[in-house]
Amino acid sequence: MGEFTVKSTPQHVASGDEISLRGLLQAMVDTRLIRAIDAELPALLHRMAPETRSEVWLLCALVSFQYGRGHTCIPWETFCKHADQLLGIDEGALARLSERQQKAWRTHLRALQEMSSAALLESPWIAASAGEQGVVQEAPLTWSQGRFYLTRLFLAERQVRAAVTARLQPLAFDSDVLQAAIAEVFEPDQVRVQGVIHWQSLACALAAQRPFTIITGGPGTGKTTTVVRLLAVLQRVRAGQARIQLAAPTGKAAARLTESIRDKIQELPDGLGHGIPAEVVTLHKLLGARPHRRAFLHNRHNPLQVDVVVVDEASMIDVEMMASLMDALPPQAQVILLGDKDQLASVEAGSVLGDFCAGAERGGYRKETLDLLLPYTTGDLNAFAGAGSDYNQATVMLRESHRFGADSGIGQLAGAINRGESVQSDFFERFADIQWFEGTEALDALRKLCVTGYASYLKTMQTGPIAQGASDSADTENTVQRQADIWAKQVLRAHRDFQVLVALRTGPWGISGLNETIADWLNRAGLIAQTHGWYVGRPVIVQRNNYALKLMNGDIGLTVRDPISGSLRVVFEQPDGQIKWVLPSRLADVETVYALTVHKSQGSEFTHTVLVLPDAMNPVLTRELVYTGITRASHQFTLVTPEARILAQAIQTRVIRSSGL
Ligand SMILES: Nc1ncnc2c1ncn2[C@@H]1O[C@H](COP(=O)(O)OP(=O)(O)OP(=O)(O)O)[C@@H](O)[C@H]1O
Repeated sequence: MGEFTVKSTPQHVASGDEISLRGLLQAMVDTRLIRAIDAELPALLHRMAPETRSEVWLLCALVSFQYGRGHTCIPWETFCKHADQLLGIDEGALARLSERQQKAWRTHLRALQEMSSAALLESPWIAASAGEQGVVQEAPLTWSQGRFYLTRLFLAERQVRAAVTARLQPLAFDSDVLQAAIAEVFEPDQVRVQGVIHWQSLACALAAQRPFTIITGGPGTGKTTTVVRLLAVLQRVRAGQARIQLAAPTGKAAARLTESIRDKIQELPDGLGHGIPAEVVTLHKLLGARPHRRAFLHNRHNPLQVDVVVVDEASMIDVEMMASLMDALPPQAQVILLGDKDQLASVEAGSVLGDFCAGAERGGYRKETLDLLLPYTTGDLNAFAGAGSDYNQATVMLRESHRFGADSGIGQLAGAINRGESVQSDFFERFADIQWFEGTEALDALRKLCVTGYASYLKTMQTGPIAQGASDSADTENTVQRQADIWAKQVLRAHRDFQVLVALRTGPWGISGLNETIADWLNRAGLIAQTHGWYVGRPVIVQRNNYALKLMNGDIGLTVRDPISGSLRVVFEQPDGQIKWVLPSRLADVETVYALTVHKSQGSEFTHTVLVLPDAMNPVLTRELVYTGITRASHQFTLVTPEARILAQAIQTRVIRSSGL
């Protein structure tokens, strides 16, 4: 907190044994209970508009703190009754403060809880929202529908709501034309089984008729398959004229989807792939992100030239990104979101897909939605009728996994965890594709897994490119580069065979500890020559968007010896499949990634995924985290837990994010 002169300080000043609020907030920053910005924000606002009530200072710090934890707002009633639970600052966490500081926290918190919202609204820092349309007063905090927001977040939520509401009216369609188009892309014997609801074709039917649709489903339920067929349907009913854009929140997800969409287009009946783009771009690229600028190039004043936008891996979209996307779309553009609602939400604030999909299992279809669906199924939709939210009317949930059948441990385990069932070791013994190492055997098992698992790409790397003949020198140069690219791609693909995922950043079972430990194991096994600095085989993850190099936060590259120059390079696969060769010295914000956080793994898939949970409970260990970790595995999943009980505790802990969507 910088030095400054204040006209007046909060009423609650240190006197005798008491601790001032500012002193307390600083102590909470020092003990990492809150972020420095949370304590600085009220001090900064005070300079611009003096506020003397300590309760408002605390409220401001806590709204900021909750934003940092992914919540868009503080629901006031819940806060007044269950602040500890809402904030996650319980007795255990408070133990980091001295007894006097803990007492001061309790006193300040109680004083805030006892304030009425009306009294808080007297502060120059807080404006009451003027509803869904009205102009928001220029105050840093907003009060709306019983919640306190940072105004920026309130505006983002309001914009998302407004854009979705504006897209609730169905589009006019000739149902015969739509039915014919759907029949063309789906195998008729699948869709028309009497009395069976074929959710994939219903998703197409709903999405073709609605300007805004959500298609959600677990791993392998056919989201990508469905969306490619849907796009073929849309082109059919729009005479091939629809301008379609495909996007994903991260570069990794965009790259993976580009690959699977290309395959799925090939599977379409002849001629139906026309007009479906094969490239998936990042949302940042779609919206026109610019270096050092918060605002995107595209917005309501400079909208995207599109008719249909599909965003996959939508669980990773935060509320501000969603608002920016909706702002950049022309009013008539159709929006289709795809994603698994049960996965972890974005690291940033909001859980847009989760909020949209609340109640999606039940369907909750009102009559007007049933009317849109019934012509397209012979199944009985009565069980899915109801009085669901507006979002429910725009949502179809795919319910059958085509990748993981009844004999798949990965599918069964993901389902059980999702339902909150307690899973014991005998569960793992029933299936060949899942295993669990726990307790004292955990560390040694992990070592063996890593040495075998990471040997795959490290050995592919050692073979080097395969030389093929070329006719002249220019041709030779191109051929050598092409061979190097093919080899780099093989190495990068082999790297996806195996990945260790962790929950935490710090500690021996977090990123920092395990990266060192695994490097040491691989070094001892003779697979890498050194464990620090740049060396052949070092996998790295980009930590911050690098617009100059066109590398995005979360991109993973591998350090190889460039077969042409003989020096070290880091290779990355771009979303369009091209290989980028980067000098290590140009990569400032990267970190070794033998262990990857589950958060950063979203949108990626690995043949064999190993999820390592730490030996003590931590607030980030949740059901959603475990589920997301398991569903990154395509063929083999291994759980490693030095403390078996942590799994059960994590499954019982849910991510609940406050939002007003
Ligand atoms: N109706 C279907 N009948 C048979 N196989 C299907 C059907 N739909 C999808 N599949 C197959 O199931 C597998 C998973 O499909 P897809 O990749 O579309 O699912 P997804 O939900 O996008 O998966 P994820 O997001 O987990 O990668 C693919 O091999 C696909 O060909």
